[in-house]
Amino acid sequence: MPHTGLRRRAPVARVSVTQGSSLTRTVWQACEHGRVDLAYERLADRMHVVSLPLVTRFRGVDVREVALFSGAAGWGEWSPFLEYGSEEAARWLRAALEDADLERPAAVRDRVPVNATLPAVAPDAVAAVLARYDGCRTVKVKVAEAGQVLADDVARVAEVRALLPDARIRVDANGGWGVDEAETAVRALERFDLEYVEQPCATVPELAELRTRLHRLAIPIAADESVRKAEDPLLVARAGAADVLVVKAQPLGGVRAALAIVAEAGLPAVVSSALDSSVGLSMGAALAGALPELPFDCGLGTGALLAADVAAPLVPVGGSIPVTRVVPLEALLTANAASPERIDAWRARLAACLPHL
Ligand SMILES: O=C(O)CCC(=O)c1ccccc1C(=O)O
Ligand SMILES: [Mg+2]
Repeated sequence: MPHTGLRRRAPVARVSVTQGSSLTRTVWQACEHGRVDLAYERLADRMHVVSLPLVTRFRGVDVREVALFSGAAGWGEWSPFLEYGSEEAARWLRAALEDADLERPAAVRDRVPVNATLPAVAPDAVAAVLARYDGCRTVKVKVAEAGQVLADDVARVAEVRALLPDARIRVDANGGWGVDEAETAVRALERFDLEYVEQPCATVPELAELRTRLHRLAIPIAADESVRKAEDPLLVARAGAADVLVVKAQPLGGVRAALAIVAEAGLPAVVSSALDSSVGLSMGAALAGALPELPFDCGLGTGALLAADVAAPLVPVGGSIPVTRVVPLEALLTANAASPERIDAWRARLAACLPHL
């Protein structure tokens, strides 16, 4: 694990934080002062819903539905997964409206190095997926997929290591392992030299227990769902249950909220996408661009998994993406427009989320 420099990092000290930082509140007060218009009719009018096919199945879907809002500052993406309820989806909506209506925080870099994201495909499909990520030196491999076994994960990671002997390899289990299973899996995958293991187990106590057990292996743990789906996104840091935070702008309620969480957590952060269109990826790039420190390649290369997009795709070139606004092309919004039934479904979703803002 030569790349992360995390071995010597002491476990995070207790950080005292209250739910919802003052920074987040300050930003969201912009709504109350009329800078973000929350009237349903006007929001529905400026919402464009598209349906973007994927090049390979990911998270159990072949098509990604995404809603986009135009606003005073640019375009914002609202793309909570279809199974999410209104309360959770409302946080994603906050992020979209903030990004559309308010200027983005100042960036300290103009490009963001990104990782290749490899879905849980068979070994013989690995090379073709990786070929879509130009110049990426880091690969995140999905593991612990439902319906697969550890041998599938080992074969997939082995194939990546064989193809890219110098790559940094991280794995993401999306909370799919219990503690014992995770320990067994990490020991089986360790020989491929892992940068870190992302969300190996579902809960914070499990992550903490695994972290203790993995200490001797010196493989860091990154928390993703324990940040973005948690009632308190800082709990995992306070509990000393992770070495790295994965932060996503939409689920955390926006770029500013995510910046505040990283600052308060005091852990290194990796910015990642939620399989966004290029508009959402540009919001992720704005977050990554504004972070004072960016020690890891970010999971913002997923534009390469889309077979269609709303603009010239924000895909990795030379292993990085630019920090820039993305403006959808009218022709692509039209060509990829969702069906009238699906647009109605997203309008209903919008109406259901507004009371939760
Ligand atoms: O982090 C990456 O490499 C890409 C983004 C990614 O993996 C992802 C995309 C959509 C939903 C969940 C996840 C995840 O990190 O678990
Ligand atoms: Mg993840």
